[in-house]
Amino acid sequence: MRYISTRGEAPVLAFSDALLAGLARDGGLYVPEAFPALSASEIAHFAGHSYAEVAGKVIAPFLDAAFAPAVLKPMLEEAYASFRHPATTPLVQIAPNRFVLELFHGPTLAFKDVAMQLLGRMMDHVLIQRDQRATIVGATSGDTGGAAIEAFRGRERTDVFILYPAGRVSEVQRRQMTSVPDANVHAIAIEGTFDDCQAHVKAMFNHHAFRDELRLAGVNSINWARIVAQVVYYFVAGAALGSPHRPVSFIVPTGNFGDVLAGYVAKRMGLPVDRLTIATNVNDILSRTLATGRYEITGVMPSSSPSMDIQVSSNFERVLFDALDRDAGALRGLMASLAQSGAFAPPNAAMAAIRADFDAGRTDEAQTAETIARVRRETGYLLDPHTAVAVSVAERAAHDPRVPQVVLATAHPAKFPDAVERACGERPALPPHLADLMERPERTPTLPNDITAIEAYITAHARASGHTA
Ligand SMILES: Cc1ncc(COP(=O)(O)O)c(C=O)c1O
Ligand SMILES: N[C@@H](CCOP(=O)(O)O)C(=O)O
Repeated sequence: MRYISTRGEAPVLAFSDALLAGLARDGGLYVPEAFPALSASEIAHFAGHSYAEVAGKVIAPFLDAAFAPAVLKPMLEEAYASFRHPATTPLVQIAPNRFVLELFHGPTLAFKDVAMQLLGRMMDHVLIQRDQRATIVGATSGDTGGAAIEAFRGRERTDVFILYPAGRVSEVQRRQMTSVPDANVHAIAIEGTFDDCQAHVKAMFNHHAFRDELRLAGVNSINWARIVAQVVYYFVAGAALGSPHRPVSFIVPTGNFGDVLAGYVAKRMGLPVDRLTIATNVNDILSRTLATGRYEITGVMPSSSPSMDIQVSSNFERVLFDALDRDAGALRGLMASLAQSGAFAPPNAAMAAIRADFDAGRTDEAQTAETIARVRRETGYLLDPHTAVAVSVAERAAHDPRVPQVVLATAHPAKFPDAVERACGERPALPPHLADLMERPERTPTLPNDITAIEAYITAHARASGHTA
């Protein structure tokens, strides 16, 4: 499989190169030249197999020779052995034909672990093969950072620098990043929003001298490997509920569009997905885009689901590219409009293509809290605020009652104890491996919202560990 940039002006790469590249050199995102297809009998065969086994089948067509089966299999087994549930991503029924897909049984209690535990191992493997090192830069609204730090801590060939918006992540999320003592990981508070952090990460990739000197690599969902790893759980859930013989709908709490994009890829690969619903909080750029046909950035509002407090939804570019029939020139035009005026309006045909695959809904703060309290009262199930946003959208979505609705549960409620307690009066406890998190010492510099200061900090610290080219 080869990978092309959505902007059409970067080198075509093999998987291992795309894995290490992060953002394409033309500012675009790498996508596979074509989507591999899985047959109905292959999908039927997934039911009853372990998560790692299904992952092997789903991921293999995207890889290159660096990941022969003898390499991939133990990597997957190790990655998913770090999960605390034997099913890795279990389904729990919360209403007739409505399920939550629990993606939070990994080390940092968020769905990011599913991909990051694999990505850490994959990158290490390629860097060892090539005898190279890399400097990973990432932006987080709370969960990617902790998962990346956990997956890469202590790895000899990588330094990791995570930018997070100061004061806009939960205390548990912050401490998961700042209390890790390993010298190769750095959590940096930025006086800005997640969108600012993500813009700085992209600016570093677009600053080619800096990028090359530090051998930058990315672990955000700009990295295609993140998306591929997330495709797996759509197949696992679909097969458990009767696919390929039965269609399934997914409702996905959405911010940077990586998770719901993975569902779209699963559908393109042959999973019978009925509806894919984007669920946003009050930062509703995606639900507005679906409703109005205009993608328009407004200010970010802090919410009780902070990991979704995002306006610039990176991966929307990948779906847009397909909706534009992969016309990179047209995509560059829309992105130039976004950079100049903070908005763009895709052509009608592209919007029709997007609406054929996706629905969208928005949940406000009061609805989020009401959903947490009501679902707890009526079913005993405790939702985290991000999952509650999606459950509320699922409850209001027009859908065929014969088709199972699967809501992706993206975080454990204990990551957001204040919001959960405000909603239902109950304070969820952290699992035993994090029981002393609040007592662990923290280390985190605060930097101004300024790319020069950020690059200077990273250069100084990456050089200190000898990571420059
Ligand atoms: C808990 C949680 N839910 C949902 C999301 C949104 O996922 P995505 O950015 O892939 O759309 C995030 C952040 O990515 C998150 O951390
Ligand atoms: N919600 C994310 C934001 C970054 O998303 P990513 O999927 O591109 O890494 C977070 O928790 O950091």
